[in-house]
Amino acid sequence: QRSATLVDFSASLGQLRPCLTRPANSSHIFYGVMFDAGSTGTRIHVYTFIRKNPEELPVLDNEVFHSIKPGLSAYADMPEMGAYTVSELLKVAKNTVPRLEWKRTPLVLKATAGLRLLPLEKAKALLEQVQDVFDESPFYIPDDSVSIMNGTNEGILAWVTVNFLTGHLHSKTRKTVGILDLGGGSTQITFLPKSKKTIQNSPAGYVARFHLFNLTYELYSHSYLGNGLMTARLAVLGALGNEGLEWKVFRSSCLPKKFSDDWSFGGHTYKVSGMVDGYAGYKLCYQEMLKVVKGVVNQPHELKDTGIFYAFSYYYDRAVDTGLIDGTRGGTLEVRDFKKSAKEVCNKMSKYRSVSPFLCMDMTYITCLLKDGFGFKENTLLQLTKKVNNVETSWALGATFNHFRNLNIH
Ligand SMILES: Nc1ccn([C@@H]2O[C@H](COP(=O)(O)OP(=O)(O)O)[C@@H](O)[C@H]2O)c(=O)n1
Repeated sequence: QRSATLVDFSASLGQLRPCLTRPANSSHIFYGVMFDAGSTGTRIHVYTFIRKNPEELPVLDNEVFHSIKPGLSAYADMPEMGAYTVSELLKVAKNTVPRLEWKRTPLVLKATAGLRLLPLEKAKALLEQVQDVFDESPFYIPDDSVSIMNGTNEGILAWVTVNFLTGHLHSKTRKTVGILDLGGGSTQITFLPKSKKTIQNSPAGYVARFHLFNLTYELYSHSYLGNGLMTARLAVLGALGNEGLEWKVFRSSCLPKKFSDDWSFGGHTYKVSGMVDGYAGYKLCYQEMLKVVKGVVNQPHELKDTGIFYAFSYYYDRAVDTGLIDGTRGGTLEVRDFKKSAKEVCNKMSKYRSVSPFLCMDMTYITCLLKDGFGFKENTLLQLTKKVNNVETSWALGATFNHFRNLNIH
């Protein structure tokens, strides 16, 4: 049975367009606040919208963005401290939204892979503490304002954000772009298939139906929990599920041979090291990575002719770290550029060690995920993007739309 995730944006996004100019007259301005509680950090997005007149739908004017590290899951055993980090970020909202608007400005937090991976009671305790912070704040707290988002919606809402910001949702052509999001704990792929075969051959739950302007889009969308960049590090080191084995050293040929250190993720610390008496390098590392990806990641029937994919989050960060793209402007790459760069970094580990001892591991994982995971061709174009019109490419904007109109996700 295929899932029918239904996101009904009927008519509501029509005139929500990115807009860079301030209104000249006394147009009505209103705000939305979305927290992204990710596995590696917590972020706040404060969006300013303008409604020109009551009949018209609003335009997006501006975003204020702030982030802190580590994420909520690092506070699994001290939930009040986790909630404190949220209350610190809340100051950004108070400084951005005028006091008179506080009580009608919705405050929402959605947690992703970090909390999905925690034992349920620990995740619940964190969310309850955050709920208390929200309840004590002067903002408008909708029902279900603090929650763990499901992975499919994470992918769909990032797709909505990117296609909205790039103007694809407004054009009649139905041309859209796919998205690739690589977080710390999970990774998402979402695109609009051209061929019916892709839909028919998709595993159960990989197709999401979604309405927009009375049109139905059937998206291919999946979130792989445990295949984020940080959890992939754990998996390749054999440390996934071995949390708390403090005496054990986890080794991989993806790390510099003489490297040895403590590494923390999700509230646990691991001893990690290279193969002191063994070998390191791209080929061996890639072989290790195949075990993390093969049989786990589905290859959609069609990825050959789907047009361009927008890639962000860790895809972007690592492309910057290796000099593939400029840190502020981003750029267009081919899948093979990641492979070339991974080879260079892995075969000259000492040269890149100062950037990060994990750079070979990360670049090889990205290459392996794209090629042997999703099955992209070497010449598929990836648009590496952090911001479009000064707005973050993330699911957060798509998720904020939900709170202004009757955009129900079932
Ligand atoms: N608005 C955002 C959100 C995340 N990110 C990046 O996304 C990566 C990690 O995502 P995450 O911690 O939310 O991971 P998940 O919990 O989604 O797996 C980091 O590289 C962040 O810097 C970003 O660049 N901009």
